[in-house]
Amino acid sequence: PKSELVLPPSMSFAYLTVKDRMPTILTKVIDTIHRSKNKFFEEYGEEGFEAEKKAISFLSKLRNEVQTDKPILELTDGLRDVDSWNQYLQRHQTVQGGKEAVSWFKSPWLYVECYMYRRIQEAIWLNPPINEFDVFNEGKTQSFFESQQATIALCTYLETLKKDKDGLSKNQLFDNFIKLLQVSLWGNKCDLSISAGQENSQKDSPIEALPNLKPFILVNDSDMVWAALTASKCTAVSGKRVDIVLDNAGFELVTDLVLADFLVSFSLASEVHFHGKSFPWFVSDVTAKDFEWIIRQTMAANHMWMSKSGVQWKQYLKDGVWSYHDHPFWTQPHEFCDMAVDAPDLYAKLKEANLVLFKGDLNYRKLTGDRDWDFTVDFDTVLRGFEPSPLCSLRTLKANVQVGLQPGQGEKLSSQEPNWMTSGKYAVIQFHGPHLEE
Ligand SMILES: O=P(O)(O)OC[C@@]1(O)O[C@H](CO)[C@@H](O)[C@@H]1O
Ligand SMILES: [Mn+2]
Repeated sequence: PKSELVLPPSMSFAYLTVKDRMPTILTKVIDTIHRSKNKFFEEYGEEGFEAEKKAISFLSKLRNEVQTDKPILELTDGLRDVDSWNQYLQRHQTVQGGKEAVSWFKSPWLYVECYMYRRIQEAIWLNPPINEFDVFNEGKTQSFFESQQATIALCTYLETLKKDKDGLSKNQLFDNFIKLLQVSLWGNKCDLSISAGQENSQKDSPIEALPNLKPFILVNDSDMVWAALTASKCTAVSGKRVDIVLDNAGFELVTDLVLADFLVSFSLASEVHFHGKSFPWFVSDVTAKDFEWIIRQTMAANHMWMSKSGVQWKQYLKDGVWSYHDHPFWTQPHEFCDMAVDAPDLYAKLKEANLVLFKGDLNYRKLTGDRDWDFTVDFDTVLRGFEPSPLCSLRTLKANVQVGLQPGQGEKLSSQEPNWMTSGKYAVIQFHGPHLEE
């Protein structure tokens, strides 16, 4: 594995992200706040004006730090995770031997990218009365509104299955599980309508799109996920619990809710615990507000099966069949192999689950420590002891780390499509768990 100190080669994806994409994201955040100035004034009067100005000056300073490779600074906003972040910074200062400051271009991409989103939160939090403003809200709600057709298709599909509940054979149950697992996987591309590059029309139904997308799944451990879910030991009186570590709001969240509804409706799980972020993160990640908003929106939909789904989802939350959690660990920079030490309470929680699904690319980078592993290293190896429960990553590739491939598979892809690891076109369903006896 790459040591923490390796400087990113000049054109690495990490380098381009820090050099170009992160400043661009900060510029968009500044623009969003600027465009909300009148709203702040209407809501808060003069204080709103002042807060908007101060937040923008905070973020402009942050952008300058990124662009000129300034040292990473301690956090000062007094939020509950400040100590954890500042200890992490000290850890890196020690690793880097104190000769050079920990800075944007000299420290691990995973760390500085997470740190940027935490500094955005600091800039907002320190400027009441706009300290609850979600700078990413627009994009998340837009993704939901743009995916209405696909959402209706999914809710209709699920309703049809439920109508025939008792008539479903074990094989049909398996087939539908596989389909909805893949719908949730591709939801991570945030846009299922991309029909895998083939020149056919935009599909309304995400289910119909699946056959076209299948060839782009590089690792498919679906059958092991099914085995973990249906293993007899899970039918203990306490029932089975599936945890979903969420990624993006909008359409991806719809696909996760539909999958969770399927699991409960067909008694594949008696409880689903959702894990979201405690503040706006990586532009599109789910916060509690996003979670509640999408349930409310679905309930209020003027399509019968969509609103029926929303009402059902609300009921699951009320009955405790579904629950939403947002532990601070998910918005810290730690690799998941650190969780047992840095967030033992969360690790203990995940151990209670029979299966944990990790959505998306950032979670994959944290599962693997974002190291420069060879493509053929086992997924089990890169987890480095992180195994609270049988787990599965549902990830579309958007960063240059990938393990568990067959010999030659990665090299072949690199020769055919140089950006196969970052285009979001390829995906994995990658499982790790105790090898169940057949
Ligand atoms: O976790 P997600 O939403 O699938 O992707 C997170 C992401 O957009 O952010 C990082 C690059 O900025 C990469 O990990 C990835 O591209
Ligand atoms: Mn995300």
